[in-house]
This record gives sequence, structure tokens and C-alpha cells, in this order.
Amino acid sequence: MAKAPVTVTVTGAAGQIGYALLFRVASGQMLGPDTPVRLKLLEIPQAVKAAEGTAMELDDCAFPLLDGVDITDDTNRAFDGTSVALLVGARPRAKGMERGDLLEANGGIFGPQGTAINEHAADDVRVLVVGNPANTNALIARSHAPDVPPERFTAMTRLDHNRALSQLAAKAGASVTDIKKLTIWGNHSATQYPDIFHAEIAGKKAADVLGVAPDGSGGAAADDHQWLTEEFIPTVAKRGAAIIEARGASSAASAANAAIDHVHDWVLGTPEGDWTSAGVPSDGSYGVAEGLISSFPVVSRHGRWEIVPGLEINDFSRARIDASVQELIDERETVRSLGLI
Ligand SMILES: NC(=O)C1=CN([C@@H]2O[C@H](COP(=O)(O)OP(=O)(O)OC[C@H]3O[C@@H](n4cnc5c(N)ncnc54)[C@H](O)[C@@H]3O)[C@@H](O)[C@H]2O)C=CC1
Ligand SMILES: O=C([O-])CC(=O)C(=O)O
Repeated sequence: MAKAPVTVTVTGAAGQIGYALLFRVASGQMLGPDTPVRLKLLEIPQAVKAAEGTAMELDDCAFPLLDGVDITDDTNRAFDGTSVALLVGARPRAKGMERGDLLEANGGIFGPQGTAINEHAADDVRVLVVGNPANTNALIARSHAPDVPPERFTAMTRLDHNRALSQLAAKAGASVTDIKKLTIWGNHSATQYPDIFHAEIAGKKAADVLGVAPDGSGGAAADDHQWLTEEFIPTVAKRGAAIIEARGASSAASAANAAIDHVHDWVLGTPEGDWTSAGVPSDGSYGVAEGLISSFPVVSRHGRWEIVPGLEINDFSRARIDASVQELIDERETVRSLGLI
């Protein structure tokens, strides 16, 4: 028997990421080749026409799995019956705006969207926040949805994870498929910590392959600790800014790709013997303050993210995880003081 269509809501549908994302969702790359999708596109009134143009192109693809497209500027209607909510639309940082201003502007978007999800979404709703600052926007949305299990609100760090995979593979002369158990910890910001100390390259410990010792004492090659601290970590953490510099616009296709990967793995499971990274509500694991939406090593089993337990954290990693988590604590304090959570 054919499966029932799954309702997927995309906010900011007329934006750059929306344009790169919708066609892949409609083609079945996110939920699998046997799951029809019904799309709901939310935009601000000025961008509804552009979203209609995208919907015309979706029609023109004649995707067999696309069961319908609904375009609206009404938040309640956009989340009616939704099972997958991709919160992409956000207020971009304008010139002269402080981080607090940005958080406040986004509170005006993610608070009402959380409320609408609480009231109108399907019982199995899963939420992925892409719009920046993604972790704290997810926290704001979640705090407005008391009837939705908290673990259904997640923030995207899969793009950072994929960037780290690619950088590590290039350094090791390996394929990305040879690399397992890489982790992004903390915030989707320049403080994030891409951790290679549990990673494996073709079954061997990445730190051994690369001669990187956690205390900087060197290994096979003295330069490799420097590669970790001065190349790998900053390249991954500042990749978004480097793309903006090069392209004149922020990452769009790679961000859409990461959103597809995140939801695909959440719904359909992560492969055995590996894990990925996602911003999920902390249960206090690894000393991360409970309730923060922080990036962790995660697997998905039976449709739920689980934080990978029991990893040993060396002092090098500890300091970097703590710094990124502190930034999340500070953002939480700011939105609390603004009455947004
Ligand atoms: N977590 C991550 O790894 C990444 C996050 N991002 C973030 O994703 C967000 C979107 O990026 P782009 O698509 O490139 O931006 P964009 O500016 O091209 O598109 C954003 C769209 O959101 C819409 N929008 C604004 N407020 C809205 C609201 N209240 N409801 C519905 N739609 C609304 C705008 O009209 C616009 O069409 C940005 O915040 C960006 O910083 C981008 C790359 C990676
Ligand atoms: O900084 C931005 O707006 C884009 C972003 O999050 C990224 O590419 O990681």
C-alpha cells in the first residue's frame, strides 16, 4: 500500500537555502524514495510571490512524490499538520546590529513559530532550526512549545560536521567515507569545536594517523598539532564566513544538503559503527548545562537522536567544549533577560 504523504513545512522558502532545499525534499532525498511529501511554504508577505515562482518550478519538475504545495504568510496555517518543520527563514544580521539585537529580532520570529508548532503541528513533529543563531533560535522555539517533547527541537550543525569530514579527508589523503566518529561540539558559531580525538580514518585513530597529540607534544610530524589548532579547527569554524567572502552570499546549497542529511538520518537512522553531529537538548551529558541546545556526537535509533555516551574528553577538548558551551549559556541569558524564553 502506498504510504500517506508527510507534511513538511519550510520557512524562508523563497530564500537561497529554500531554493536549494525544496527540490531535494520533493524528489524524495530527505524522507526516502517511497514517502510522498506535501510541502507548506511560509514566507513574509513581500516574498510570497517569489515563493509562488518556486512552486511553479516544483510543478514543472513533475516529481512523482510531491503531493501538493501550499504557500502562505500565515504561521498557523504553515504548521498545520506538519511532521517535519525546517525553520530556515531568519532575520539576517544588519550593519551595526549587536548580537543581542539579532537575538531579539529572531525572538519575534521563532517564538510565534514555536507557539504555532505547539498548537497546530502533528504529534510526531520534528523541528530542525537552520536560521541563525540556530541553537538559540531553537531554544526560543522550544520554550514556546510546552506540549511538544523537547527533544523534537534541534539545531543544524551537520554542515559543520560535513565541512570537518571533508577537511580531514583532504589532509589524510583519504575518502570522506573512510572517516568515522568525528564530532562537532557546542554552538553553530566560530566557537564550535570540531573534535578529531575519537575519529577514525580507515579504522585507525585519526590522531595517530596524523601524529596529533592532545597536549601538543607532537607525534610523527611536529607540525601536525599546529595543523589542528591553526588550520583544521579555524577552517571548519570559520568556513561560513569564508564562503560569504568568496561567494558574496552565505552557504546555500551546502546548507540545504546538510538539512537533508540531518532529517534523513533522524527519521531513517544513522549507520552502525559511526555517528554524526546535531544540536540537541542537553541532558547534562559531558558537563553541558541541561536544556541548552548544543551540538553533540549523536546516533539516531528508532527515530530519536541519542547522545553517544561515555567518550573520554581530554583537556584540549574540554577547554574548547567549555568555551562554546559558555557562549550558549550567555545567549540563553540574553534571551531570558529579553523575556524571549
Ligand atoms: N545552521 C547552519 O549551518 C546555517 C545557517 N544559515 C542561516 O540560514 C538562514 C537562511 O539563509 P538564506 O536562505 O541564505 O537567507 P535568505 O535571506 O536568502 O532567505 C531567508 C528567507 O527567509 C524569509 N523570512 C524572513 N523572516 C521570515 C519569517 N518570519 N517567516 C518566514 N520567512 C521569513 C525571507 O523573506 C527570505 O526569503 C540565515 O539565518 C543563515 O544565517 C545559513 C547557512 C548555514
Ligand atoms: O554565517 C552564516 O550566515 C552562514 C552559516 O551559518 C554557515 O555557513 O555556517
